[in-house]
Amino acid sequence: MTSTSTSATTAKPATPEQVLRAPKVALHEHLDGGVRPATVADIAEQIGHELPAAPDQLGLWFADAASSGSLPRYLETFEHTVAVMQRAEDLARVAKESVLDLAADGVVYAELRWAPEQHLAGGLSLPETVEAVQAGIDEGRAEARAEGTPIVVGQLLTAMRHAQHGLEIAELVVQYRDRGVCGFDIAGAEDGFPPILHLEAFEYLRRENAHFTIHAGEAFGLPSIWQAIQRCGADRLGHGVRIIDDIDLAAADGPRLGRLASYIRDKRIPLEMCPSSNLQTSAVPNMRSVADHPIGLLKDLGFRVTVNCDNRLMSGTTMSREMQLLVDAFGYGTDDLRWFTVNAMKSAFLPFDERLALINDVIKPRYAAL
Ligand SMILES: O=c1[nH]cnc2c1ncn2[C@H]1C[C@H](O)[C@@H](CO)O1
Ligand SMILES: [Zn+2]
Repeated sequence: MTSTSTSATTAKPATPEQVLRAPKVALHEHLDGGVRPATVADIAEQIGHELPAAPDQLGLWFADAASSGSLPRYLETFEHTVAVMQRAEDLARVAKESVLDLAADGVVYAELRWAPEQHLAGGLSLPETVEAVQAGIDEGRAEARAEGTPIVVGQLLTAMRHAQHGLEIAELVVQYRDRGVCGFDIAGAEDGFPPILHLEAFEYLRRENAHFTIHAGEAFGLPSIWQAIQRCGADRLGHGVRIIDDIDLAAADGPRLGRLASYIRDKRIPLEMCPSSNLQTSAVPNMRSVADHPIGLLKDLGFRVTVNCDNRLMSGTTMSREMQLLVDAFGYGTDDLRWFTVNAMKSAFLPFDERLALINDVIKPRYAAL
């Protein structure tokens, strides 16, 4: 058992300008959770999809409807973003705009996840959906580069945990791994749908030397995390916030880690933490603000913590805003933000040499110049 005591490693909290200018890495970003409200409204009008709010109220509606304190209710709001992402041109548009929005926010590397099986209602095949999203990513990257905000972006293909398409989507990941797809994920309601339901997909991916993350420890506790790591072999954990259930905070000599928490820390398993999203779904009991989020404790204990938005639309957030919330809650300085960012870059599903190049040639020099 080890305990560390610091919160922020530097005395001075980062300024809002530094936060905005800082290079960022977004590992946990849902493509269908980051659609611009104006784009939802525009496409909905074109296809005749009825929306629950007027265009100028839509952003507020999503943030409000997603803040019920329950993950299943949070997920219901995706009905409206998924509905406007059924044609190839709309998938491409949403992907392109996401890339541009992330790049404008200082994100230099992003993995965009989405579930191809939810985008077949317009008659597209699974490969066609992936190619449409890739076309949008390519366009967005080219435009961002021309604007002086270059960004590297990969697709993570998600299988919905309540459905039975895990293996098919895993095969799609392998089919497209040299054409923009960097990994696999499962998402959706966690309670009642344990990771093990998709074991066949995970075993296939491991045989194929492919990478995957699993949403676990968000709306269910330690058994979900244990399965994701020990039965399924996840490279990273989506959220993983409930790992605090395996840390005894009342121990006399400081926080005491249980076996699973120790394993995750010792193996440097990345935690894709999403503070605002976790507040909205009440992922942790008695959490009233970001200051109550376990991210501060987990950072102090040396877990490989990363900072993410999850869903920019549903949380009305950006990477800069999530970073700023942490600065306000924990007094983090630029060294702390750099630590999160380097952690994320180390954990990316990108070849090692490319990760290293982004850390040494982009992230570190740009932090040094803040
Ligand atoms: O935080 C989440 N937990 C579980 N599932 C999620 C979360 N955010 C989005 N999703 C679901 C809804 C989307 O339609 C799907 C694919 O991005 O993933
Ligand atoms: Zn998520």
